[in-house]
Amino acid sequence: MTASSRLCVFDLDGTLADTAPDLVSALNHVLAAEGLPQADFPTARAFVGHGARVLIERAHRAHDIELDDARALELTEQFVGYYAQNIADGTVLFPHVLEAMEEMAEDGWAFAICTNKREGLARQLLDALDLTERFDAICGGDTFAERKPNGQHILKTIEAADGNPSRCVMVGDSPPDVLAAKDANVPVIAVSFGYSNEPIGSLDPDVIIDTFADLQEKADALVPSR
Ligand SMILES: O=C(O)COP(=O)(O)O
Ligand SMILES: [Mg+2]
Repeated sequence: MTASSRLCVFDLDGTLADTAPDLVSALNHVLAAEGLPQADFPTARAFVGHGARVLIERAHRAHDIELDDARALELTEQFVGYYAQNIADGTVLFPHVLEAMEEMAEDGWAFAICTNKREGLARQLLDALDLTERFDAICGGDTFAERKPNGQHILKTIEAADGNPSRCVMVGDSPPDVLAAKDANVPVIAVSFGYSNEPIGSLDPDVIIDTFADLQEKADALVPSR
């Protein structure tokens, strides 16, 4: 990054990458081992956004099962173990991600990842998608003491990327992304095609996009080049 660069901070699951097929497979692996029914895909997809443990807890709550701390940790490790082995089996980038990033990079945008996924898993996935080199920082839910919806997760990601918080935009799909961006006082673009468990417009993001083909225009309007 240079001093005049703009930084676009992306959420990962449900924003850059359609990871739900592999996340829900890993969840179903855990549920099957417990003798519980397989999760319904659209329902389970909406459990994504707060990290693996919350995904496991929400899937159990759907069966009226409240996990104690030790069991939640144990099942989360089972989930992560399976997911890490199958992390890019059914996962693809959302349409136009690469073109959008290439065009924005030509206009001086740099990129970072701020995800509630564990950093190690995020790096593993980005490696599998051959994207790692494009990001100046990759920060997960366990990288700092704070995670989304806390704005510090975004501000510390910006710092790790050597960015200037007044020259940044956040792009996300779910309430933690919009809430963290507002907390960090960073403008936020919400994608309409992600995994939010509530209509993303109800959180009042600055802009909603239906396709990454519209990202650069909206990002440029929020953070003009100079
Ligand atoms: O894995 C999750 O639950 C969250 O991941 P995200 O922050 O990239 O949406
Ligand atoms: Mg997400």
